[in-house]
Amino acid sequence: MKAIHQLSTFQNILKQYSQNEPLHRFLATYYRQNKQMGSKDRRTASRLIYNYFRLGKALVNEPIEERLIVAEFLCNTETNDFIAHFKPNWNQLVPLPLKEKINLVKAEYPDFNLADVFPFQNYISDKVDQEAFYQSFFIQPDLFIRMQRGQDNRIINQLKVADIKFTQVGPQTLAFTNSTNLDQVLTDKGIYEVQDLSSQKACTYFKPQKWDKWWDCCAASGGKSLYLHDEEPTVKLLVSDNRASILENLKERFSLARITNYQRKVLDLTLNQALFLHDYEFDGIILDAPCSGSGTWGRTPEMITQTEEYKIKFYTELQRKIALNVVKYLKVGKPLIYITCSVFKAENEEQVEWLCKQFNLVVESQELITGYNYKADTLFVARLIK
Ligand SMILES: C[S@@+](CC[C@H](N)C(=O)[O-])C[C@H]1O[C@@H](n2cnc3c(N)ncnc32)[C@H](O)[C@@H]1O
Repeated sequence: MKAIHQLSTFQNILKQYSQNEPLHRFLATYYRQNKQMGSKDRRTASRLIYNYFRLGKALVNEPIEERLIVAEFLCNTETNDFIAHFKPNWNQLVPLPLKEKINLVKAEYPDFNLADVFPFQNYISDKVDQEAFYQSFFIQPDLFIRMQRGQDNRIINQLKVADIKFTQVGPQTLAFTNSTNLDQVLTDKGIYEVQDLSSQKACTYFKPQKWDKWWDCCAASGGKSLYLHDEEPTVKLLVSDNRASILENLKERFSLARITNYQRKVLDLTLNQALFLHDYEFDGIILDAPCSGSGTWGRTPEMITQTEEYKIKFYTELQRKIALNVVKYLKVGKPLIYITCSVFKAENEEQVEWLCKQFNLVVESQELITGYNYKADTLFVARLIK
């Protein structure tokens, strides 16, 4: 009975979700409007709908309910009521390694093709191990935090006292399962930041010098700038974005981290901003560009089916327009840090080629940070010298 009820809630959510907003936002509204759902019901409903989207475009010709059962089988590592009810012969097999489970699915559904999970094969960077990448969609990414320098012992002690499970994956970095709620345990918000492990790795390319002037030109809520400041607090920072609301979030995060000495400005960088920027010159520019986000779809699997191919071209053009209004403010001999959270070569390697030609930059280093091997996002970073 329970499983039938879970299925009908899932069907209801899928029917109501118009797919033009992030799934997590839709679910928050849905749960507010369906107060009769307890926390366990909400957890199950979220699991089912997220797992369903994790299947991407695999088995698109099968009925929704069958696809959901396949998704549940592939995405879970422990048996559950839902699979036990709808597919009892698979229930005991749920803990098997993913590769074996994929073979079992193929045996029952000959049309199952792992590559259909991610329908953009032709666009993927050559550096991506496609099989590992597709398989990673069935595994929920971890939650990562970056501990402010000097605060690691304090944070780790608080977590141990509260009996929260974590893995230390770097001197400043801890990993948690995605459902971990840190808010009630780590109450001093300024001493750590939620930041994906690959994003933290990308930040190691900054290498700022004391008293440098840096510009984080697409700063959003400041994830990269917070890292930069933690690494070199003497850096003079300009942060900008075209969204005023997101810069308000940045302001709050900076204030929690007790960073007050910086400049913040709303700038649309598809436009020439010489009026404001004419006398600026930077020792480093972070261009964490608006992009398809395809390296982060393990966290937002609804995007796999919602994204259309024309969007890739849209983003590459936007990235170029922004670069044209940014690179001129970089001092000669200094780095442009170009970052995307995309796995597409048009946004990454090909964009680096274009940037080098257009602005006479030299590639010091570039890397596709393949987070799918360690339950993290996949990001691209290049350090380009003017
Ligand atoms: C990938 S996000 C940046 C993430 C951020 N650096 C961080 O670490 O949290 C890209 C940002 O570019 C901004 N953006 C998009 N179009 C822009 C434009 N025309 N001018 C300036 N910023 C833009 C978006 O608002 C978004 O916040």
